[in-house]
Amino acid sequence: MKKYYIIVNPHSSGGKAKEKWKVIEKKLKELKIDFEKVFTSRRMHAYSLTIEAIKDGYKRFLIVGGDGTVNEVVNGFFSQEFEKTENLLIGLIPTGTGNDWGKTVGIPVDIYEAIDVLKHEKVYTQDVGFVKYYNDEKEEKRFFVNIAGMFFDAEVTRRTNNSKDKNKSSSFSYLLNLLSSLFKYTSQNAIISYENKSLNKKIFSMAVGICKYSGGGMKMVPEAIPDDGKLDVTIVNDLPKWVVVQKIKKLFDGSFIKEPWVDYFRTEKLSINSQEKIYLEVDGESLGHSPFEFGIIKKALNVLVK
Ligand SMILES: Nc1ncnc2c1ncn2[C@@H]1O[C@H](COP(=O)(O)OP(=O)(O)OP(=O)(O)O)[C@@H](O)[C@H]1O
Repeated sequence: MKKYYIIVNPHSSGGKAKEKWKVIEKKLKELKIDFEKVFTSRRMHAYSLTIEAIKDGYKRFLIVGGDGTVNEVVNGFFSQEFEKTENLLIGLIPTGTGNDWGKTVGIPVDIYEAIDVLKHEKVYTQDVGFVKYYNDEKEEKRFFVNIAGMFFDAEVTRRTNNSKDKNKSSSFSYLLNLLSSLFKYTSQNAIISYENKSLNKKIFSMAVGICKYSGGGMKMVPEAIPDDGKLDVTIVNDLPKWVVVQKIKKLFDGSFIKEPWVDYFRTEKLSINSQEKIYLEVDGESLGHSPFEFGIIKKALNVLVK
């Protein structure tokens, strides 16, 4: 068996990853890194490949792709019973569009620097979030390493993913879709319950984070600490749309959470109920709808970092 099991998503970054892989493969061979490689050919393929590889005895996974591929592999880790997750390891050579997860935990965006990480094998162990949600009438569960977004954020992500599927995307896609859908979107009512508290609010957007960044570099959950055992929650309450445009810079540096229309708190568990369906994205992947139940597994994922 080889040392690393590498999963390459050739579709990441609108298909640009295919060319990037050639460069990465050359460099890995130069460094005499021992690996087996497989390309994904469809959505959730990385998930089933991961489970099969763990069954075969692999413990070290390297992803060449974006946050969506990382999410599928992590869901493979936590959905199998062949190996304890504490013995598994994940690394990333980012070839995605947003590459938001690695910004918090310390994975270089530059592919050469990301390959250098393999030389030192420094490991950081972070928390893993999970959310129970619905797909039509069926309850489903998804683990996440970065951020889960709902309300306006899920709508912008859905539009961004549609343009990704047509290979029309860039790191600015989220921002462009945010601006173009802003005036069409209406805030929704929901009941948020956590730690014996209950908030009944009209919400514009919401994020539940293990890490800080989403949307291609926006600090949506600016105070998140990935190994503190807590979910950080940002709620943007209903507000005039022109305020969003006016404060857009504050989304990038995270200072928007100090505004009076934002609630920010930490919790281990959270549930969201609503009359209307509220949509969900997790690590940039568009999923189902409310009701939602969030939880966390403390210090559960070993990550190769710089
Ligand atoms: N061969 C393939 N063809 C089409 N889609 C694929 C293929 N392999 C994987 N996918 C899907 O591509 C989607 C996007 O992948 P990924 O998140 O890795 O890249 P990205 O969207 O460019 O990056 P980021 O999430 O960091 O912005 C995932 O939903 C994944 O399941």
